[in-house]
Amino acid sequence: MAAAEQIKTLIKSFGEGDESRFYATAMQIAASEARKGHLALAEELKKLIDKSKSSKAVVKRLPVNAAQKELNDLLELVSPSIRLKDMVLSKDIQETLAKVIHEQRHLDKLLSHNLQPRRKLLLVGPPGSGKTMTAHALAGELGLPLFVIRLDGLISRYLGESIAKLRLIFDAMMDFRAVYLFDEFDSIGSTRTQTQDVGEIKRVLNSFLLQIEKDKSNSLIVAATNLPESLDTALFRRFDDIINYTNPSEVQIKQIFASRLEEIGIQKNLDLDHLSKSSMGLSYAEVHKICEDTWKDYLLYGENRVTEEKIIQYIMARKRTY
Ligand SMILES: Nc1ncnc2c1ncn2[C@@H]1O[C@H](COP(=O)(O)OP(=O)(O)OP(=O)(O)O)[C@@H](O)[C@H]1O
Repeated sequence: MAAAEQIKTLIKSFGEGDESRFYATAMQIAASEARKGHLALAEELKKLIDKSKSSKAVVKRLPVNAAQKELNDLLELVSPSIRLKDMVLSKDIQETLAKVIHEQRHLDKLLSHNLQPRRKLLLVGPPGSGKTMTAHALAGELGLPLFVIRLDGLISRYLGESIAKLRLIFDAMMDFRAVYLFDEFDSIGSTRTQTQDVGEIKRVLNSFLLQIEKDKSNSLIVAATNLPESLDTALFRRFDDIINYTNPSEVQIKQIFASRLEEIGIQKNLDLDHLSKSSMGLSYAEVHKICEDTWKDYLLYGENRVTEEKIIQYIMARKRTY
């Protein structure tokens, strides 16, 4: 049996997220069991430690130090399964994203010629137009994890400390290549903020400008905003590409209806032109919700319930919520 002191150290290091101390203590326990002649138990412990280390390495290869726990509070880790083909995008956006992906896939070649691949993107557009989904798809295409940073949360939770927290995030970008999505970017980028924390927000913005300029990592930095008109103009030139998203066109809405209804398994002949025309002005997210409502009807009440009138009702209900 391991000494009580060792068990205490194990529990403490686990609680503090100090992995290296946790594993070192576990190895000491295995060694002392071996010295007592409990060779099978020692071997079993060593195997468990190796297995745990390697599975952690695959899931999360963040730097193992005291800052890791702090980082975990700031960054939400997502393992994206979305690809660009899952998105309905204009030709321009498709081409821009394809270029980013191509340059990222040839990172070494570009860097060896002192050329910086595109990796700092500002995504601008109304709610539900695919900004977040794009960050997921980029990560999915490049086989990278995605970290989501909610800047409004960062400022309100860490008032007075947000600059230090932001620096921690930029340090993580150096140590750990991933896609870092700064969601609700306008919460720091805005020149016309109404909150009382104006001073703090201005300092965070200046710190962001400095950090993004200095950043020499191989990570992708994606910032998303609904409010481009309120962004500080100094921000725009810090990005390699500014991508403008809009609500879907009639043709794009039709594409979503066609692919979603086919996926769901609805065979009926519905007038997709009529449905798409009626949905003009809705966002991608809202069109998806209409497809979901239709899917629920299909699952719960059968195909007879899936009618054009019903779908138009859903469309009108979404339009009334403006
Ligand atoms: N271009 C697109 N192609 C297909 N589906 C889309 C597209 N854009 C959005 N969607 C659908 O809408 C949902 C919401 O989109 P997303 O979260 O990317 O919007 P957003 O622009 O980030 O919105 P917000 O500004 O509110 O964060 C997605 O999960 C997806 O189902």
